[in-house]
Amino acid sequence: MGDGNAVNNRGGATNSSNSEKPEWLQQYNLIGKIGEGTYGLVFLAKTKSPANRGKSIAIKKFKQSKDGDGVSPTAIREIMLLREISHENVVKLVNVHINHADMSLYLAFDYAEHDLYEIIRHHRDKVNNMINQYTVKSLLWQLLNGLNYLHSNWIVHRDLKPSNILVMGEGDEHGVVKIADFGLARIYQAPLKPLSDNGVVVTIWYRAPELLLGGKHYTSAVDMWAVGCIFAELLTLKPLFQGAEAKSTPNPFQLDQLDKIFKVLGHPTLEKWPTLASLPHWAQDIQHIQAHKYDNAGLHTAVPLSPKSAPFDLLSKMLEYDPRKRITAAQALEHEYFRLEPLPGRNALVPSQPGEKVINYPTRPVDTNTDFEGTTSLQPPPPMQSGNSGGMAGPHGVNRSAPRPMHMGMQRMQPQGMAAYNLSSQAGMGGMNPGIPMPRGVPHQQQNLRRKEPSGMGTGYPPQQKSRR
Ligand SMILES: Nc1ncnc2c1ncn2[C@@H]1O[C@H](COP(=O)(O)OP(=O)(O)OP(=O)(O)O)[C@@H](O)[C@H]1O
Repeated sequence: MGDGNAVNNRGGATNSSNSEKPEWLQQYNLIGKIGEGTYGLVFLAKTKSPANRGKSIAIKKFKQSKDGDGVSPTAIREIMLLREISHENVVKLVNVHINHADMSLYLAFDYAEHDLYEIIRHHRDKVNNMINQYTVKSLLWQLLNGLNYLHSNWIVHRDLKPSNILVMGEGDEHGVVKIADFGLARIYQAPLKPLSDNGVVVTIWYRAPELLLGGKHYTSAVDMWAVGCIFAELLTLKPLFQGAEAKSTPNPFQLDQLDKIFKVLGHPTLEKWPTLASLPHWAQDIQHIQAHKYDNAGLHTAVPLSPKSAPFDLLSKMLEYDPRKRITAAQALEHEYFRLEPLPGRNALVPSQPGEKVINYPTRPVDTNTDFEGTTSLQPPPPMQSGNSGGMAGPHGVNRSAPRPMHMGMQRMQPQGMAAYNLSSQAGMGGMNPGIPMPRGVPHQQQNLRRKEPSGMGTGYPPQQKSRR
């Protein structure tokens, strides 16, 4: 664990001088906090080692469980297995660190500048236009490609949602999708049981009906349901099934979420889904679930697709009620949709047509005043070491014109800096090969690049408070 697989046994991480930092942390420059999820905080750091100097890393710090029982040996075993996972469309776990002083766990991942939550939000709230067909198809293809790899390795994600689907920023991997947070749900018994209430809302919008009806088995089909919801959201920029979450008990029956699903897809029937009868809430909640009559509005009312089109066919197969009949990731990759123009490509973020405008997605806001303990200080961030900043004056390019509604220290990385950071990190990914679609079923190293990189990226938008991701 950590560099050289040594388990570090020193004190807690701080944002102060090097001598007080645990040894593993000294290999990074901590830049600031970039997010907060159910299980802890996510930080942006840069590596200091000469081989990878300035490479961006996302460090996820896991909270202690409420009983303070630290990281169990089972969790450690699971995490070590995740280090073996390697695929272009799955975010790389580069290091695992345990602070034995407080038994806190830190996972270091390759950093991705964007995620689908932000990309969708940008189209919906900022540029006010749809995501182009090529981008939707490329994002979906890569998501399925990564998921197919995870499922082939018996890893069910369990918590797929737009914020867990990352997209690389500028560099050799620009526009490449990376699935994040895989395998962690099992370790932490999520998504049904967050460790503690930190105000982050656990979304139920992507949860499969068999789980909502009380099913206990997480099969790969639950991920495919989530992919269907995400596919629809990419097409409409709105969550497909936006149920209000019940919070009365630790794991309450989410009736409203089911109601939202049934309103679009109609009532599930035993004829179409024979094992429905064995699901606890179907049997117990006859009054709410079985007695309510739903008119089958139809999926076509919720998405702008012709019911006879290939994307509609694929989407309906992902949103099949019976998990045993739901399309698998491997089958979805073979679907006709991906054989029709525009063909999916490796860089999902390039324009779909020659001459079409490049969309400059905002870079992640960075809260430079929060240290690894999650403590907010008002100290200015430490200066970046020379060579890391790509010519920027500050540590990560302060967007001075942007208001900061979220945290005093929230700042955005400037794109010209990111280009420099990415240079050293993406060796061996091959050169650009515009115009060649991604072949199906070949290892990622052999996949060709499809289009040219856009010529530049602009500045971002001010960060906004997010309660639901
Ligand atoms: N490798 C990474 N590179 C860049 N950003 C990341 C990385 N991993 C996670 N993030 C971002 O950090 C933020 C918090 O992520 P995290 O996974 O902790 O929570 P979440 O996905 O928002 O919610 P939950 O923990 O409930 O699944 C999100 O914006 C996410 O996109």
